[in-house]
Amino acid sequence: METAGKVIKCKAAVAWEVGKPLSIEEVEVAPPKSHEVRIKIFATGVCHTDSYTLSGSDPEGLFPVILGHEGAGTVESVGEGVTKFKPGDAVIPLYVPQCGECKFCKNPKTNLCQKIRITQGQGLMPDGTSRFSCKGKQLFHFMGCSSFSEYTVVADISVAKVDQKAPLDKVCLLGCGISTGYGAALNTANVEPGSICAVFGLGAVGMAVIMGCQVSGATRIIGVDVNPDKFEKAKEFGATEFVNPKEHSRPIQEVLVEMTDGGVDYSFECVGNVGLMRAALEACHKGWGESVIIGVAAAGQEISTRPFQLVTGRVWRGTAFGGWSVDSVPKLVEDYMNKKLKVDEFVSHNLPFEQINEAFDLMHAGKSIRTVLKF
Ligand SMILES: NC(=O)C1=CN([C@@H]2O[C@H](COP(=O)(O)OP(=O)(O)OC[C@H]3O[C@@H](n4cnc5c(N)ncnc54)[C@H](O)[C@@H]3O)[C@@H](O)[C@H]2O)C=CC1
Ligand SMILES: N[C@@H](CCC(=O)N[C@@H](CSC=O)C(=O)NCC(=O)O)C(=O)O
Repeated sequence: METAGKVIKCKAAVAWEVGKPLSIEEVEVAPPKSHEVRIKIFATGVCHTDSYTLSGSDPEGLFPVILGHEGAGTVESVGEGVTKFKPGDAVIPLYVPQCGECKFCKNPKTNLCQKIRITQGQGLMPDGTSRFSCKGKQLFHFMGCSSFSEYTVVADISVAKVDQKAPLDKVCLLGCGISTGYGAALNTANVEPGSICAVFGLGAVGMAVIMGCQVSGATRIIGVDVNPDKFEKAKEFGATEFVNPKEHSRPIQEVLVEMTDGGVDYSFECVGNVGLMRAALEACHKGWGESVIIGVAAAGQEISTRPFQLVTGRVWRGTAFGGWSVDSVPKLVEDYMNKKLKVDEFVSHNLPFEQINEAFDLMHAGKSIRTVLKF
C-alpha cells in the first residue's frame, strides 16, 4: 500500500510520564513536511541518555514523548525540497545535524550545528510542530530522532545515508554510543601512541572509548567501574588494567596517580557523575593530562575542582557525539563493513521491540552493554 503523503498508524513506545515504564501504543505519524524525511525504523539501541530523560533528570525533558536516538532504518517518504534521500535509502537519524551553513558548521572546531537546536530541544520539528499523536494527544519528539517508533520523522539535515548492505540492527549503534566513545578518543582527546588512559564507566560509551584509545596506540588503558562484571568485556576492547573504586578506601584519583607515576595522559568520564568527573580530572598528569567529559549529569549538578588543577596544566574538555558530524557516519559504517571498527561486539542482547522495558531493566542492572530492539 502506498503510504507517502498519508498518516501512518504504527507501533511506538510512549513515555507518558516521568519515571513510568514505556507503554507500547498505536501512534499516528504525519507525513514529512518541507525538508523532512519519514523513516521506517528497523532497529534501535537503548542508550543511558534515554533512561536519564525518562528519569526526569534532563532539564529539557518533555512528556509525553517518544524517546530513542540510536536507530537505523529506511526512508519511507520525503517532504518537499528533499534532494539527498529517496524512498528505500538505508539511513541513520542523528541528534547532531549538519546544515553546512551556520556559524558552527563553518567552524572546524565544533560539530554542534545549531540550525534546529532550539526546536529540537523543545521536542518539535523545525517548524515548531510535532508529527506524532496518540489517543488525540500530541507527543513530543526526542533529540530530533524518536527512534522508539516504527516510523519517525526527522529533519533532512539530521540524516546520514549509509551503505544499503549494512546490517541495520548493528549499525544503529553508530547513531550514538559507539561513535561517541570512539570519537572522544580519536577526535576530542586525539590520544597519541604510547599514552596512558583511564576510562571511567564501562558501558557502551566507555567500551568505545577503550576501542578508540587502543586504535590510537595507547599502551595502558585502565578501566574504572564499580561493576567488575564489565572488566572481561573491556579487555576484549583493549583495556589493560582495571580499578574498582569500591575496593579502595582512598579517593580513586589518588589510586590512579600512584599507579601511573603521577597521573594519566588522558581520562574519560562516561557515567554522568559529577564527583567522578572531578576524580577523572584529578587523575590526570600535572602539566599535560587531559580529561574528557562525556557523561550527561542531571539537572542542577555542577562540576568543581581546585582551579590549581588547571593552573598546573590539566585540561578539562567535553564532547557531544564524539565530535563527529553527519558526513562522518557513512564513513564509520564503511569502517565497520571493512572490519576496521567493532560494532557487533557491543550488542549484548537482542529483543523484540515490545520488550523495550526489559532493555531498560538490563541496563539498570548492569547486565547489558547495548540491547538492540527490532521492530
Ligand atoms: N556526550 C555524549 O554525546 C553522550 C553522552 N552519553 C552519556 O554517557 C554516559 C554513559 O552512557 P552508557 O554507556 O550508555 O551508560 P551505561 O549505563 O551503559 O554505562 C554506565 C557505566 O558506568 C558505571 N558506573 C556507574 N557509576 C559508577 C561509578 N561511580 N564509578 C565507576 N563506574 C560507574 C556502570 O556500572 C556502567 O558500567 C551516560 O551519562 C550517557 O547519558 C551517551 C551518549 C552520548
Ligand atoms: N538536554 C540536556 C543535555 C543532554 C546532553 O548533554 N546530550 C548530549 C548527547 S547525549 C546522547 O546520548 C549532547 O550531545 N548534547 C548536545 C546538545 O546540543 O544537546 C540538558 O539540557 O542538560
